[in-house]
Amino acid sequence: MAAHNVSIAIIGAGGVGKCFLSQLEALSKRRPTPKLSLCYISTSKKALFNADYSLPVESVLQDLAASSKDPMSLSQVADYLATAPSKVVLVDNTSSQDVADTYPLFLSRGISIVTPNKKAFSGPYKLWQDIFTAAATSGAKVYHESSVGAGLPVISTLKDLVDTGDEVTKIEGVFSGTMSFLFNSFAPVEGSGGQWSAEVKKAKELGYTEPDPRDDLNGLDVARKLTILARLAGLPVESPTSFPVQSLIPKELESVSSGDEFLQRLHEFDSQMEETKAAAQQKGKVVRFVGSIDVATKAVKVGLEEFDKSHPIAALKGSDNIISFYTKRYGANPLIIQGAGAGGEVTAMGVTSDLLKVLSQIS
Ligand SMILES: NC(=O)C1=CN([C@@H]2O[C@H](COP(=O)(O)OP(=O)(O)OC[C@H]3O[C@@H](n4cnc5c(N)ncnc54)[C@H](OP(=O)(O)O)[C@@H]3O)[C@@H](O)[C@H]2O)C=CC1
Ligand SMILES: N[C@@H](CC=O)C(=O)O
Ligand code: NA
Repeated sequence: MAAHNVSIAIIGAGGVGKCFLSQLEALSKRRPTPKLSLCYISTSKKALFNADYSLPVESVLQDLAASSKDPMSLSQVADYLATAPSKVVLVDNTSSQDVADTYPLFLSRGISIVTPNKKAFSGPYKLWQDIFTAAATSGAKVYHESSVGAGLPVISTLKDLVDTGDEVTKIEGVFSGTMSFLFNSFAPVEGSGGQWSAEVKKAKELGYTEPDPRDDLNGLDVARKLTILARLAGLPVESPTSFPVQSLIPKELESVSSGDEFLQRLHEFDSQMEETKAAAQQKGKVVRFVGSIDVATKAVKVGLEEFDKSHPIAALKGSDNIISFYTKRYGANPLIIQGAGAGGEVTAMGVTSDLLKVLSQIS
C-alpha cells in the first residue's frame, strides 16, 4: 500500500526549531516516503504559508526572515491545518503556554502533535486529560519525548515499563541539562570551578537554558519534568507547584522584570552560591540539583543535595542528565538512563524520532 503524503507545520524556530528543520531536511532526503511537505512555519513575530500548503524546506529560514506575514492566531492555524489536502503533524518548538493550551483543539481536529514543550503536559491536570481524551477520540497522535531529558529515551522507557505491567516505585536523578552543566562546572569533583553567574551566562549561550533562564534556576523546569513523569507513573499530580521546589533565584532578584536584567545583576549574589558550595566542600562532598518521585508515598521534591565525590551524580559531565527508574522487576538495581539532557541537536533528535513514530501510524 502506498504511503500517504504528510504535511508538517512548525511553530517556533529558535535553538531547537532550527536544528529540527535541518534534521527534517535530511530525513526527507534519506526517506522519500511518505513525502513530507512543510505547510506552515512561524515564530512569535512572523509566519510563512501559502495556498498550496507547500514551502521549500531548504530556504525556509531565510524566507521566514524575509516574510511580511504575521503569524495566524492559533484558532486560524487549526482551521488552516484542518483543511490541508493531507494529514498534518504540528511541531511545537516553543515554550508557549498559549500554544500548549490549544493542543486539545488541534488534536480534536485530527492534527497530530510532536513537541519538546513541557507546558501542556505539566500544566493543570485537566489540560493533560483534555489532550489525551481529544487524541483518543480523533485518532490523532501526540508525542513529547523531548519534554524530559531532551532526546534521551526517558518517556518512552517509562511508558514501556508501565504498559508492560511493571510497577514503578521510585524515579530519581538529575533532570536539568542547565543545572547539571552549572554544578559540574561551578562545583566540580576536582579543581575549584568557575564563577556561578558566568556559568549561568555560558549555559544560556550554549542553548541549554529555557528562553528565560530564571525558569531553570527557580527549579520549575525540573518540577515540570517530574510532574510529567509522575503522571505517566500513575500519580495525578495537580501541577508543578503542588510539591516542594527549591529556587536558586536570589531573593533580591525575585522581582526583576526581565531575564536580561536578571543576568546582568546575578554576579552581585555569587557569594550566596559560593557559601552553598563551601558548606558541601567542608564535608568532602559536592552539591547537585536533583529531583525524586516516590510513587508509594506520592512524595515529589526538587532541590539541592550534597553527594559524595564518588557518587555517579557527582561525576556527571557537561549537560548530562541521569535518571534512575526503580521498579518491581528491576529490583534493587535501577534501570538508568544517562546522557546529554539539553542542547538543540539532541533535543531536536527526540522531536524527529517522535515524528517518525507518528508517520509510521498515520501515513
Ligand atoms: N534548548 C534545550 O536544550 C531544550 C529545550 N526544550 C524545549 O524546547 C522548546 C524550545 O526551546 P528553544 O528552542 O531552546 O527556545 P528558543 O527561545 O531558542 O526558541 C523558541 C522559539 O519559539 C518561538 N515562539 C515563542 N512563543 C511563540 C508563540 N506564542 N508563537 C509562535 N512562536 C513562538 C520563538 O519566536 P520569537 O523568537 O519570535 O519569540 C522562537 O522561535 C522549549 O519548550 C524548551 O523547553 C526541551 C528540551 C531541551
Ligand atoms: N532548560 C532545560 C532544557 C531541557 O529541557 C534544561 O536545561 O534541562
Ligand atoms: Na527524552
